[in-house]
Amino acid sequence: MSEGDDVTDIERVGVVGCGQMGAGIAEVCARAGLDVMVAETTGEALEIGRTRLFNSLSKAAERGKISEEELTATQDRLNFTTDLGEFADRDLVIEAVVENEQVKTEIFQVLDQVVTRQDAILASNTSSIPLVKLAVATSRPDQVIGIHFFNPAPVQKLVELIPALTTSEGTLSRAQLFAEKALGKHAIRAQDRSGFVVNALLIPYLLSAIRMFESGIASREDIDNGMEMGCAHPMGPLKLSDLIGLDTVASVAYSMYEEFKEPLYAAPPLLQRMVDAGRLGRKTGSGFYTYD
Ligand SMILES: CC(=O)CC(=O)SCCNC(=O)CCNC(=O)[C@H](O)C(C)(C)COP(=O)(O)OP(=O)(O)OC[C@H]1O[C@@H](n2cnc3c(N)ncnc32)[C@H](O)[C@@H]1OP(=O)(O)O
Repeated sequence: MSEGDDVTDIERVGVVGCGQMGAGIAEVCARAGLDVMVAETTGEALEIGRTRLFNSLSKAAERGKISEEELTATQDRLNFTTDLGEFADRDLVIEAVVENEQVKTEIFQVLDQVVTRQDAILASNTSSIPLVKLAVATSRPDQVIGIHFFNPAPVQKLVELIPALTTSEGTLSRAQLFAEKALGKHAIRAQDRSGFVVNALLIPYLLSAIRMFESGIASREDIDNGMEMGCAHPMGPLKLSDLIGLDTVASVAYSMYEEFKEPLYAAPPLLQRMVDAGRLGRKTGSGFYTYD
């Protein structure tokens, strides 16, 4: 390694989507001192996202994790737009929209048109959609990679790096430097197989807990207490499903089932019914539990 090889060259980041994950990723990047541009589809969605992000920053300040000066400086590093055209000068764009292949593909096609920097990295926070499909939707498949964060992004130390078959070694090492040096995360690498490392292990466990609840073997509280108190998990599987979002759990399970056709990845009917009912967990105020 020559001198400077361990310094990230990424200073301007774009985040597409300001939902739960997008807002968390934007917060992590802005707190790391990077210039961040966040995009949403409508002014209303942008306002909701901005409020979510600024509330989270204010909480961090209240808890003494950042000073009042850092709060102001971090807010100043965050810019918001409904126009992806403003991503022209970004060194790295992280797409963090719904787990829907068509929606993500269309965003990658647009990013390919609007991001003018020749060496920009186009990344997806997808949990399960094949990165190669997003890569080949662009004219620069060597610069597309998965950078997968965990919820809540400001808290969880891990990111998964997922190169597609087309991703260059240079893109992978720049993404790793970004994750580790700029953000201070721990990066693990996984092949482009649905679920990568963490969800390949986590999703079957969450689905098993939902099946257990659905079949009446135990109450939701006893299932969650079982794993919290029996195995020292920070939250039980039903609470965790509510945190991730039941629509996301179902979408990831669907992609994994499509890929492997293994029954352990098949979403139980109760999960699908709850998604159909709009009970998506914390973000809608009700899932396995209800929230204020
Ligand atoms: C589906 C996918 O593709 C990938 C995924 O995301 S899988 C999901 C991965 N996430 C998990 O497994 C979450 C497991 N749960 C946890 O880690 C913890 O329960 C939790 C961090 C969510 C909450 O922890 P807790 O101890 O119950 O609550 P709380 O005391 O409020 O928070 C603990 C710390 O996290 C911080 N925190 C909690 N939620 C936060 C948020 N949304 N944003 C920023 N910080 C947050 C708190 O400020 C607190 O920090 P300090 O201890 O430094 O003060």
